[in-house]
Amino acid sequence: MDLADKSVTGRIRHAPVPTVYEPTTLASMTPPHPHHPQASAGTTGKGRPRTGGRSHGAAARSIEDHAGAVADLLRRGPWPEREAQWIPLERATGRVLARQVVAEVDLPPFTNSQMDGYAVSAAATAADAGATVVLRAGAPAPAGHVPAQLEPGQAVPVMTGAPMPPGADAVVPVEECEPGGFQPAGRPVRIPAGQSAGRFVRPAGEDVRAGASVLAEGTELTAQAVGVCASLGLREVLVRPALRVGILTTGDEVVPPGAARGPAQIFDANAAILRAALACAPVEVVGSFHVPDDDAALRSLLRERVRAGERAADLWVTSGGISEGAFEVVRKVLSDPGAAEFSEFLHVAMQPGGPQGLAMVEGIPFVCLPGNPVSTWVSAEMFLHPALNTVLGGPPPRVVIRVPSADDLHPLPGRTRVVRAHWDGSAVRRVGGYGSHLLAAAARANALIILPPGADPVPAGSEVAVRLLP
Ligand SMILES: Nc1nc2c(c(=O)[nH]1)N[C@H]1C(S)=C(S)[C@@H](COP(=O)(O)OP(=O)(O)OC[C@H]3O[C@@H](n4cnc5c(N)ncnc54)[C@H](O)[C@@H]3O)O[C@H]1N2
Ligand code: MOO
Repeated sequence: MDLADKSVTGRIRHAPVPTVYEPTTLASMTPPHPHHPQASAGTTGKGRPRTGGRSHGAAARSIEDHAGAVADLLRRGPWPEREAQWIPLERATGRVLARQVVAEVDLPPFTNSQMDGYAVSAAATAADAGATVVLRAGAPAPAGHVPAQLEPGQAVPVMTGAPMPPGADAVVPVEECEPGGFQPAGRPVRIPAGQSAGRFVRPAGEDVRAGASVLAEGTELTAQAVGVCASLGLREVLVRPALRVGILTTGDEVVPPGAARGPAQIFDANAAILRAALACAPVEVVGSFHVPDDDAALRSLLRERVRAGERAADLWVTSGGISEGAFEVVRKVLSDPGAAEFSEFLHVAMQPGGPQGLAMVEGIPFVCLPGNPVSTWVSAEMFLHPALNTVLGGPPPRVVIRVPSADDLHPLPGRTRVVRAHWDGSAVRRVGGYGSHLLAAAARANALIILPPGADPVPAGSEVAVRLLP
């Protein structure tokens, strides 16, 4: 690839994206090679990391501590200051209530039948002798209609969900009566004797009493929760603001899926991974961007987008460019106190996902994940997911179970291994190898085995902690 090709790489853009790289800017950047470490230092006019650079030799941070640090960073960003918003119920799934929901009506709103059957007065079915009593069918009471009064000696055909006829206090399923099937009005119906009052009757207010708090503030709006809001007649709910997220991928080698790909290039997996990983949370992805390994390009993106007013993100999630290479664009730029008021690039005692970074740029948090696709995904799962749960109130925490592993497992000294696995309800099996590039194998996983540090293999049959994925 020559320099002209490289300038094309520099214009990779993922939609939606503003114009970040002007060809003229690129042309002026290309000589000297922008990836040469010296050229890079020359471009910035500053040397290697000053603030928050890699803490070489420092002990690796624990997974829990780093998840906590991500949550703390989020809390210090603009999101907690954003106002709650009213949104239509049909767009509320996955959002989190900013205010409790108080019922204005009873649920059920009226006493109704739980079965298709005959509404009767239980007292009228008392019998001195015999197993049945004979009543006369009344006019049917369908759902959605106000029924007539139950007359003495009557059994009123009542449908599931129909209001109970006044005077009736029990429902006898039609299949328990004779003859089978509903009888025309006036015809005799044989009903099993001794019905108890309340049988198959759903009293008004049994589920919810008008005036009661039905859903607490902070409740994630699941299918059931939006269902109960709808049952209460609500068309809108007041929810916590969605977290506005900017996604940033990096690397000269990365091109968008389907774009022309050079012989040393790969398609971008991480933008898709991050977008999907965030989809379970009350998050709005406000832009997905890509920069090559070019400090000036990232600086220019930060200048244009971090304070982009209405379009600004509350959080940036980046992938790649943070480890020990010569062209680590994210680490180099964000380690500059002129670009970021806070940054730290460190190792977490976890594999995959060891290299990690955090930064604050003009008050906006940056969570910097490692570039290997499995590392990006596992990092999002282990750090972003819990932080979103802690700070935003959703998505719900993952379930962790302890079950025997079907395979031998190979821990690492000093680092927790996050092993891609498949849980079928009775056994957990490892899928694919341990490498952080093995994304196709990871796609078969529905669980992660959290394997603590260790020196010796863990034999099959040993109990392991398994984090279940949705
Ligand atoms: N000397 C050292 N080298 C490396 C270390 C280390 O500790 N010392 N750590 C390794 C580990 S572990 C990881 S993970 C990676 C993390 O590196 P970066 O975050 O700087 O990521 P890159 O170098 O930019 O990329 C790593 C890898 O991932 C591919 N990649 C990057 N972006 C994408 C994307 N959007 N879609 C698909 N694939 C992507 C990239 O081509 C590289 O293969 O560092 C190790 N090295
Ligand atoms: O820690 Mo890296 O994330 O193994 O690939």
